[in-house]
Amino acid sequence: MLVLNCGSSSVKYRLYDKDATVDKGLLERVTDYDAALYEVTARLDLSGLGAVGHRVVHGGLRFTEPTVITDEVVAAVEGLVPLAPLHNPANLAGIAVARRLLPGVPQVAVFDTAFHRTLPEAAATYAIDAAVAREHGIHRYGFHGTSHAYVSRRTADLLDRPLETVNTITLHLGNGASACAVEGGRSVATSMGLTPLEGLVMGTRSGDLDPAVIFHLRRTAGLGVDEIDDLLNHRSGLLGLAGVGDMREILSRRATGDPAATLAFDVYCRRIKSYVGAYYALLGRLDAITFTAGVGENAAPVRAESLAGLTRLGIEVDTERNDGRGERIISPDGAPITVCVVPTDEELEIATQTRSVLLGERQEEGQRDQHRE
Ligand SMILES: Nc1ncnc2c1ncn2[C@@H]1O[C@H](COP(=O)(O)OP(=O)(O)O)[C@@H](O)[C@H]1O
Ligand SMILES: CC(=O)OP(=O)(O)O
Ligand SMILES: [Mg+2]
Repeated sequence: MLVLNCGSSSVKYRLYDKDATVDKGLLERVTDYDAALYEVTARLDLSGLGAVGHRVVHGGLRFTEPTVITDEVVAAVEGLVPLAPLHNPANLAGIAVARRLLPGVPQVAVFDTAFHRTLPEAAATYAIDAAVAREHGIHRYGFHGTSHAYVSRRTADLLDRPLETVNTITLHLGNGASACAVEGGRSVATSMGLTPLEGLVMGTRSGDLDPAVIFHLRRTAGLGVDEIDDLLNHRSGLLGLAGVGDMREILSRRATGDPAATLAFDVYCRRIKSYVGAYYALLGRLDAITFTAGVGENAAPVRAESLAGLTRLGIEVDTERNDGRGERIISPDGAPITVCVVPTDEELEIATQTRSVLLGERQEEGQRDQHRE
């Protein structure tokens, strides 16, 4: 099985032989997705390929399960481009090239939004005119679902408890970043919304702000809507605050006392802390907090600062464990809430979901054949 994760600026791929990874790679700063994907497929030995699994970021209200790709599915994903303009076009490029190069190989779309189909209505609803919201699909969809699903499952394993009994806050801190409250394996709150712009501070995205900022920039600064979109998606977050979107650079500049990098770090961590508090309250009982993705897995100062001063809430980070590496618990023994680091594996989760859809299809076909006989 080939898994393609075509992101907003990169292509990640993974080739599996059953559960074993036989090849993988990453192309960064991709602008021409067709060329990048031809390069990827030329590198790989794809003889005997049984399936291709694709990450698709926005599945709207329709796609709540991984889905076998047809022309009609492609058209529906194209219809969702306005809701994920940075992501769905890249995902579609991957699908188009793979279908062209690998005709006859079943292809499956695994949606970032699908894991959040369990959001309670009150979590998914924005407090605006209900008729307007309905007409225009204004709804909290949530993203990074394959990551939150994978990481919350691994967290239950680390706690050595059944997933159904564990309440976790998962913090996916990559280029894009989102928080999720997972109750017994089900997403019940998440910080990204209609699009992947809401919520936490990100590399280049602002996350939460007063919506009136947009009116103000339009009316007072005279910016066009597309310019504001570009400002908030591409020139904000860490980049907007400190001139660089990469947390590694923020950390090294902060260590030398750089004021802009220090402020960017503080804004970033404070936002995480306020989501942790909010989701703790929503869950009522919290068992674990788990950090994942590039920043969450690697930036010890971000983990320490985001959870600093919460001992009275049962949340504590052990300095030595925090400085370690790999999948692990970083809270002290006996702490009421277990704090974990779990490297995410979106490609493995996509492979697992792709396989389960295709097995389900084959079983259904088998049953239909039996019926006919
Ligand atoms: N060693 C590190 N220390 C701090 N931050 C890191 C480190 N390694 C990676 N990062 C951060 O992780 C980000 C990328 O995260 P990743 O999950 O790979 O992103 P995405 O998949 O969304 O492109 C980088 O922009 C960088 O800020
Ligand atoms: C949905 C999203 O923000 O994805 P990424 O982090 O890959 O940009
Ligand atoms: Mg990512």
